[in-house]
Amino acid sequence: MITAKAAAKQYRGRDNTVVHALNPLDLVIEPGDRVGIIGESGSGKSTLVRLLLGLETPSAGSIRYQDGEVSQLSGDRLRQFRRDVQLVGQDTTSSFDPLRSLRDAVRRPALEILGLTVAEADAAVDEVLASLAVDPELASRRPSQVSGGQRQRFAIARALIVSPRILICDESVSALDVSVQGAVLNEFKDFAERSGAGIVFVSHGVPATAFISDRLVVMHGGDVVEQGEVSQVVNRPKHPYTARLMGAYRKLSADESSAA
Ligand SMILES: Nc1ncnc2c1ncn2[C@@H]1O[C@H](COP(=O)(O)OP(=O)(O)OP(=O)(O)O)[C@@H](O)[C@H]1O
Repeated sequence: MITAKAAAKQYRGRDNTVVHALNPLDLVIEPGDRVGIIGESGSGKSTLVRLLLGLETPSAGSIRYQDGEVSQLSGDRLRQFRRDVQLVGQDTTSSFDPLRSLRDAVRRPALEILGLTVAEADAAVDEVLASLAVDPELASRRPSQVSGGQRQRFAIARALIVSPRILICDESVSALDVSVQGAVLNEFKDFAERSGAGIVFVSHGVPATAFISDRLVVMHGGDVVEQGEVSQVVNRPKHPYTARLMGAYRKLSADESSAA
């Protein structure tokens, strides 16, 4: 459904040097896939997300949605893309209008993308909030009047209300405390299982990414250094960078279980 073919992105650095943020990458994402993209800060993950969403144009290669180039979509096909592919980012505070209610934020895509009436959109808001076990009373508040975890659930509701076929989660649990992280990860999983949607889960954290994904793509310095099934990448990494990343993760897991 989304196909990256030799997609690459370069930026001009401060002193006019070329920054190779993403080296040519091939990736196919279908509904039902659960793909984890993992790598340390600066490895190119956010660049890839921006390309997948059509927010930036690749410097080389292509990113296609069905048979059209994502960054060139317009009209009905762009509307369909926005319905099919939704993002839950990390910084939910800045993605909400501080002066409007959370209900208003969740309702908006139902009005603008699905073309529902206000009454229909309100019913859809109530339904999606119930599916995420969110107290509907919170919806009348402004974004600053709820906790970070509650705000993140509204960001998820805003993405899920259009029933996307692919959900892109970019560091979407990283800012939450560990107990809330677990609940939100389960909500992503439930949604994918219920709807058959695909998830692209982008993070620098191994545990959350391994928990939610079937397939891992490991990035380092703008390159995909390894990809494969989660158990293979975690337990039998081939690339030295992956081995270091997974070694640190396994040590942490072992320390946690011996401390418990
Ligand atoms: N607009 C830009 N102009 C110049 N360089 C950029 C730009 N955006 C990203 N870069 C550079 O491209 C590289 C990859 O950045 P990117 O944000 O994709 O990494 P990341 O893995 O998402 O990191 P993080 O986890 O910290 O967000 C970095 O070296 C970054 O400094």
